[in-house]
Amino acid sequence: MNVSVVGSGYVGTTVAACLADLGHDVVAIDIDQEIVDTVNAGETPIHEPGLPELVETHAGGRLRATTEHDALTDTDVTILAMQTPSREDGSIDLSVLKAGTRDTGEALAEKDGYHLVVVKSTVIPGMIEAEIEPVLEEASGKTAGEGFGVAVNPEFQSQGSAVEDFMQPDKLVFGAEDERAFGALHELYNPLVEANDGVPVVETGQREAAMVKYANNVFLAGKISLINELGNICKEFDVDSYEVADAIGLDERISERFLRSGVGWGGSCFPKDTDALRAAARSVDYEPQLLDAVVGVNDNQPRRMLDLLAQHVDLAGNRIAVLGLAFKPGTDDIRGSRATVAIDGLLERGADVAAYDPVAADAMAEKFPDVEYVESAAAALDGSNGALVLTDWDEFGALDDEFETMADQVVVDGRRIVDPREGMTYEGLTW
Ligand SMILES: NC(=O)C1=CN([C@@H]2O[C@H](COP(=O)(O)OP(=O)(O)OC[C@H]3O[C@@H](n4cnc5c(N)ncnc54)[C@H](O)[C@@H]3O)[C@@H](O)[C@H]2O)C=CC1
Ligand SMILES: O=C(O)[C@H]1O[C@H](OP(=O)(O)OP(=O)(O)OC[C@H]2O[C@@H](n3ccc(=O)[nH]c3=O)[C@H](O)[C@@H]2O)[C@H](O)[C@@H](O)[C@@H]1O
Repeated sequence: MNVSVVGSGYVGTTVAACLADLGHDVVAIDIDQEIVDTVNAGETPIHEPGLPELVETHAGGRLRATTEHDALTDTDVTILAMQTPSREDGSIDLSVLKAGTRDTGEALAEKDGYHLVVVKSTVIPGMIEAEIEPVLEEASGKTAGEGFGVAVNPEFQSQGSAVEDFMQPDKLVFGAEDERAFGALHELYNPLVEANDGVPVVETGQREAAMVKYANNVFLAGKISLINELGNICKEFDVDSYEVADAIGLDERISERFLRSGVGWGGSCFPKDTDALRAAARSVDYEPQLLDAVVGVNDNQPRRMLDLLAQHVDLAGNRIAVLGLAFKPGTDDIRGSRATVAIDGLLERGADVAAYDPVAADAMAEKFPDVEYVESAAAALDGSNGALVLTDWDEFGALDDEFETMADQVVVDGRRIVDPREGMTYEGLTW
């Protein structure tokens, strides 16, 4: 199939490269010239394991990039993968997606024959009919369901394992209102379904598909907040919450995944999607009490880390090592990272921060230019009066003698990654 992907960010680039690898001819369309040049040079605009190999293999062949939306007229399917960020009140800001949808619609005006527009961006149920389809109709001069189809196809890939998640999905969710749209989606995903024998394909309505995406994310965020609350209580009772989690995870109804307690969840989507669903609920006069608590527990975890550290070290005027800036290992993304909250709190309390991350320091330097960024965990620890561990990069688990160079060996671990040792004052956040 000939496929266009509008928006070549974290999701769009991965989807475009994977679909090219599955045998489709793909054009990635982005307004950012630098991204387009990078992809066409066979390189990746983002840090994502496995992606460089795919882009290098297919760029110039089955994968190309352009800033021209007209390129989509040569394709059968257009996937919209633009950002849907939060507004101040938590609701989603559709302006970028709508502008890109207009560009898409204008190009569609020139297209002969049926075309499927697939919304992969995360949007609240109802917004497709109310805000996206009308823009496509107006810009293209065509009618949805006739001149073109619209489908919702949420993406469940995680950063750091996006390629693997796309190529070996737990499920595919197709939301559409007519058979032609379902047919085109089946054709698009056929190579993936063939490669993943038995992968469930859920066919449902547009609204349900949109809600599945939010439900999936808030359920996982809620699971982590629940284990964090249990973990906080465990800590007070001198109970190792990881032993408790290992045991309850054996119950298949609970499952062992997403039971790692600590400093909490960040990222580009858990915070945005929980906020968006809370705002959507309030817009229809429903008070989302449990979702509010899920966010409340998460907001508190970095504060609890600072309080624990402050029990052992005077933060004002002392050097504190911050190990890990990315919101999770395997990515350079700092959106919603717990480290941003922790650094904010440390600076507020007058600490001198020495921060280290293997790939995310440049991004954090844009946010906190006055913090000292160092080249290794060892350099961050050297002379420090305390350390906070905020991302579970494997290399932090391998640290050993490096702790001996600290002025005061006080480590508060928010990810259960450091091995406590003799001479170290070690505090686990939830154990
Ligand atoms: N980041 C993730 O792992 C996941 C994100 N999502 C959802 O997917 C959507 C995209 O997220 P990300 O990839 O993280 O966003 P992103 O911000 O990394 O990428 C969006 C891209 O769209 C481009 N763009 C903006 N306007 C455009 C236009 N008019 N024409 C062409 N390109 C345009 C931007 O330049 C940018 O490169 C969001 O709705 C997000 O909630 C869903 C699953 C996973
Ligand atoms: O919509 C999205 O963008 C994506 O959001 C998450 O993926 P992602 O945010 O990339 O990463 P996760 O592995 O889910 O981790 C999110 C946060 O939860 C934290 N986490 C995760 C698991 C756990 O047990 N404990 C825990 O604190 C991580 O450290 C991280 O800060 C979902 O897992 C994806 O399915 C979804 O597609």
